[in-house]
Amino acid sequence: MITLERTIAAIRPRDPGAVAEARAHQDRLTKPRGALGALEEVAVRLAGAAGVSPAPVPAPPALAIFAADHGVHAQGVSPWPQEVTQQMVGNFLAGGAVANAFAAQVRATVTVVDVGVAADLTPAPGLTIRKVAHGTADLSQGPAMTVEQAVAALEAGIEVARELVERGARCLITGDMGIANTTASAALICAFTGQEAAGATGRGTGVDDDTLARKVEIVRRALRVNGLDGGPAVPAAGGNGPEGEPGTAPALRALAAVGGLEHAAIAGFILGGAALRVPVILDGVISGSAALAAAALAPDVVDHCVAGHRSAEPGHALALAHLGLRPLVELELRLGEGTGGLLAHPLVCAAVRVMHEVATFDSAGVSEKEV
Ligand SMILES: O=C(O)c1ccc[n+]([C@@H]2O[C@H](COP(=O)([O-])O)[C@@H](O)[C@H]2O)c1
Ligand SMILES: Cc1cc2nc[nH]c2cc1C
Repeated sequence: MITLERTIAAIRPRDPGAVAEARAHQDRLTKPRGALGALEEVAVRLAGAAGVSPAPVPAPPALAIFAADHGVHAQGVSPWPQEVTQQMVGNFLAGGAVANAFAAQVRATVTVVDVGVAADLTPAPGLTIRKVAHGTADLSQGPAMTVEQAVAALEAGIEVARELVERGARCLITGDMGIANTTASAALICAFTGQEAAGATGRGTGVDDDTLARKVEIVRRALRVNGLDGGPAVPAAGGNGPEGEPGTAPALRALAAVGGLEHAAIAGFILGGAALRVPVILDGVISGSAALAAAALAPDVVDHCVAGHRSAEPGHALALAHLGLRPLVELELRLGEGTGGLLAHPLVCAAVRVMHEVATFDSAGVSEKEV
């Protein structure tokens, strides 16, 4: 818990001076004002997060794929067998997954983290074993995790972020692998935004209409059973609650009740990057739902995040809207693994590189617009 508390305490909001300087600099560059659209906001956002304008170019990037299993799989919410989680970990380590191809394209390192795979994995290069449990309990019957397990997974994510930054990473990209984790993601999105299950639950890896209807019912039951159907879980206001409980307690309870171990670890990874002022590119719906938990623990963490893409899973749009994040890429991806985050990395770098390399009207002797 000390690691989590210290990490939350270290997270700073965006620096308004750096934001103002970045905006003013954008407007002096040799292009019509606003011509780089959403990329201008990315450059400004990263300057605010770094506390300096221009922000450092966010490279080299490091992808962490957090893998875990889910007790709710027993409810038939995924068409895939649970062992695919473990088998895909093997595929990542062998370099054979889509995430490996996309990582090679952007020269990102790939670290796979076992925070909760049901099977015991053999140590291998590229695999970090931080197993908190052999999967979660079934969230539709009661809490998926204890708060202690959620904190252990959060702290595993924080430590992975620190290790990757110590090894030279200047941009962190979130990734996940966990059969049935879109059910937990939908439940987290409902818990943290107050949205209804039907709007937040999607087809995941491709369930049919009957299974989708059952999945919505499972998400509803999870929220009811865990006492999370009464509006959004209150974000931490800082300080202690009425009975002396820490301000983070409701968020931790919600995360533990309906999250997965990879969601908790990704939330920690995001917090860890933000505490070190290293930007974090978020992937799909699993990362988006984990970011909601991170933001409920430390609201300023959002200033350090970029939404890499918007996945086809309907809850993802709800999560991003709640976080106030605009996705850079929309390609109807629904794979996870960090693939959407990896695709966005060159866009984020390009947005920042403009600030370092493009001439100003003054320096290039280009005339400005006539009034
Ligand atoms: O990233 C996304 O938005 C996304 C959307 C749908 C599915 N996935 C991936 O598919 C797996 C979970 O799907 P499911 O149907 O088993 O819940 C898990 O390994 C995720 O990485 C990921
Ligand atoms: C094959 C497969 C690959 C994945 N990658 C992320 N989630 C996945 C789910 C499946 C089923």
